[in-house]
Amino acid sequence: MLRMNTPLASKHHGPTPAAAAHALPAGQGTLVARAAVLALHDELALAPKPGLVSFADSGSHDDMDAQTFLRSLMALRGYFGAIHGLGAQGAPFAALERCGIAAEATMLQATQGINTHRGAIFILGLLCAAVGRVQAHGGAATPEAVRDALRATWGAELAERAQRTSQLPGGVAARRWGLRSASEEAALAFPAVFEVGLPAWRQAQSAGWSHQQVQAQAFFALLGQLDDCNLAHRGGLKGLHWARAQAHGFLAVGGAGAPGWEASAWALHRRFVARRLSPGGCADGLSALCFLQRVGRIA
Ligand SMILES: CC(C)(COP(=O)(O)OP(=O)(O)OC[C@H]1O[C@@H](n2cnc3c(N)ncnc32)[C@H](O[C@H]2O[C@H](COP(=O)(O)OP(=O)(O)OP(=O)(O)O)[C@@H](O)[C@H]2O)[C@@H]1O)[C@@H](O)C(=O)NCCC(=O)NCCS
Ligand SMILES: Nc1ncnc2[nH]cnc12
Repeated sequence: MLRMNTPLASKHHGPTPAAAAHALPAGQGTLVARAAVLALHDELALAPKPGLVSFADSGSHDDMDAQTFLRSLMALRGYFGAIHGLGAQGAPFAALERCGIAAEATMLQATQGINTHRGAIFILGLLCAAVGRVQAHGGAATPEAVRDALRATWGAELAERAQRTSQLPGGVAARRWGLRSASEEAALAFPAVFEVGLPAWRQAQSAGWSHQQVQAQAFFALLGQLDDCNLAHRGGLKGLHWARAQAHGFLAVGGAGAPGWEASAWALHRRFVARRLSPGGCADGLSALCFLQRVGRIA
């Protein structure tokens, strides 16, 4: 069941690590890690995607391209398997965080210091852990079950973490303009992903749209709503509001279901690049949706 913006509240709980680990079928972690890596690839491959890197071009970025992202996502495979295992054991958030910090170091080594996937390490890492938790209890990893497990297992710790003062660019931008930071999104169990992106994805899918259209529609829905701190970091509040207005305009005339939508989205891409705007938080939200879709197919 989806709840509107309910803060995560319950305390860390669950079976003992050993008992939960036994409940997981062999190879489950490998499948989930593969789903996470493929989801990062899905996100990279989607084009047009305003301001962002794809195989077509580097968008608003002059320090990275699709090859940088490929190196990064390949390097993260071990991380996703490891955090899934920790999740299955019901490990405390501090253990997940250590695993995430090590993954950031792995990413930076693979990209020679470029931040490709810091946000994705956080959101996809938490989702892998939540999937592990669901599977350890013998459940199916539906989006609703994954969200509930995230809330129930690490809710209180994520809410506590969101109180810390971040010195990273996104956290600084969130504080300066009163936006909801990545950490706050996590403390609410990612409402933009589950309450905005997921319904848009499902609606487009039921309408029989192509996979590219479904992904693009979900991406633009996120762009219209998420407090994307990368947009604010680069373009201030004005940049964030401008980007949102472009998304609303695109969706109002039929979104990715309208005739000629691709040409409109490419035109928007060029306008984002001219302003050097990059919605990195929305890119991470799209990866999360691609992951949920892929992981839902694993028995
Ligand atoms: C837990 C963190 C994610 C906390 O992040 P914080 O908010 O403190 O600051 P940032 O790391 O700067 O920003 C968060 C990243 O999350 C994405 N994001 C932005 N807005 C949101 C949002 N509202 N909700 C969810 N996610 C959001 C975004 O990531 C993507 O963009 C990055 C690329 O940006 P780019 O502009 O190219 O690169 P920069 O070098 O940052 O700037 P330029 O100079 O080039 O302009 C890319 O990473 C995408 O994934 C935000 O970047 C986490 O970062 C954190 O706390 N890390 C510390 C270590 C840790 O604890 N890690 C383990 C956690 S389990
Ligand atoms: N494709 C992409 N381009 C730029 N920043 C990103 N952050 C995550 N994915 C991204």
